[in-house]
Amino acid sequence: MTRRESDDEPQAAVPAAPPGEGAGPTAATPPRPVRSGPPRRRQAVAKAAARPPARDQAGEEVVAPAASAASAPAAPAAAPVDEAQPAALAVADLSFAYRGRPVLDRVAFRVERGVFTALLGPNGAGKTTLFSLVTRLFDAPGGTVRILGRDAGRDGADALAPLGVVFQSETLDADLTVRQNLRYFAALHGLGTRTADARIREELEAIGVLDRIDDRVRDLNGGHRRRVEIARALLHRPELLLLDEATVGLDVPTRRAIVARVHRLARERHIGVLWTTHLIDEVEPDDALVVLVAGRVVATGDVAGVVAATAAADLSAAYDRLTAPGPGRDPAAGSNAP
Ligand SMILES: Nc1ncnc2c1ncn2[C@@H]1O[C@H](COP(=O)(O)OP(=O)(O)OP(=O)(O)O)[C@@H](O)[C@H]1O
Repeated sequence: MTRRESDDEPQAAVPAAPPGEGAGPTAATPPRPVRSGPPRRRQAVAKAAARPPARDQAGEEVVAPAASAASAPAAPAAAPVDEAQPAALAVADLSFAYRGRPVLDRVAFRVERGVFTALLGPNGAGKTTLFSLVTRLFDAPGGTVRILGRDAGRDGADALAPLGVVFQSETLDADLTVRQNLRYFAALHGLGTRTADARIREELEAIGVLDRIDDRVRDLNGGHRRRVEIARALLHRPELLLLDEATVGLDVPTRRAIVARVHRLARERHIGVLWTTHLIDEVEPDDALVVLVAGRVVATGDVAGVVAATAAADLSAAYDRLTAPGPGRDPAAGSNAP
């Protein structure tokens, strides 16, 4: 389906991505991941995320056994998952290597619509690489990325059309004004001038930077530039929003405001959000989690479920357990292979 929202201009294709440097799937066997959540979400997550690996999993157990039912905290009320609908994002069996050095090993998870999913992982876990594969900056040599049911590898621009992206590094043109930057992006997505201008005002106002619309980007502070990037990512009304460490370098109040805004976006617009971070305090109790460590998904599910499954007191302790150094953490090493 061609997603044309223009009132008076032709749709432009989403810019083509340069090829990546994948070198094929990794050989190491991953530790058995934690998957948890209230039954409906667990089923939905497990269905796609637990696609069987190519061979038996005989890897080490990476977390303590799940807490008993009596001691486990009550699961938060999760948004019901409509299993008849495709996930906003479904990643399956995704592996990647840089010049022969594996950094992602059969990664699998889902992002549901209306749900803020935090992709948590320490430095070097592979979050940005995963992000680059999902956005097709790199070619995925193995595995699949489905956006609203469409295969990103096979369906190209059509699959990527419902995607809004905020990259870790800034991508605004500093010499242009906020309005010019956003108009340019709107044109790339085929939005007509009137529609574009109305949405630009709407999104800038919603995120609190409308008063800077005619300022050059180089005159904005880091927090305002991030807000403009988020506004820009929303102009074409994406159904899946990806943000890679979107709050890096921002002060705490600005960080909190942006995190709160993106949580509201997921709920109010019913879009899937994938938010990569290594900051636990950006996670809210109703969020879904994907924990990535050394290129492997070691836990998926809702916050309470992951905490319970690691027998930890809270998410911070659960994250410490899941990311604690241990054998087999480097997918290049293959040290936990059977
Ligand atoms: N272009 C590259 N060439 C070779 N190795 C790379 C390249 N980019 C990343 N890596 C390596 O791949 C691994 C994963 O890096 P990546 O940036 O994806 O992790 P990350 O979780 O996003 O880390 P951070 O939180 O520090 O941004 C790291 O070991 C990194 O050194």
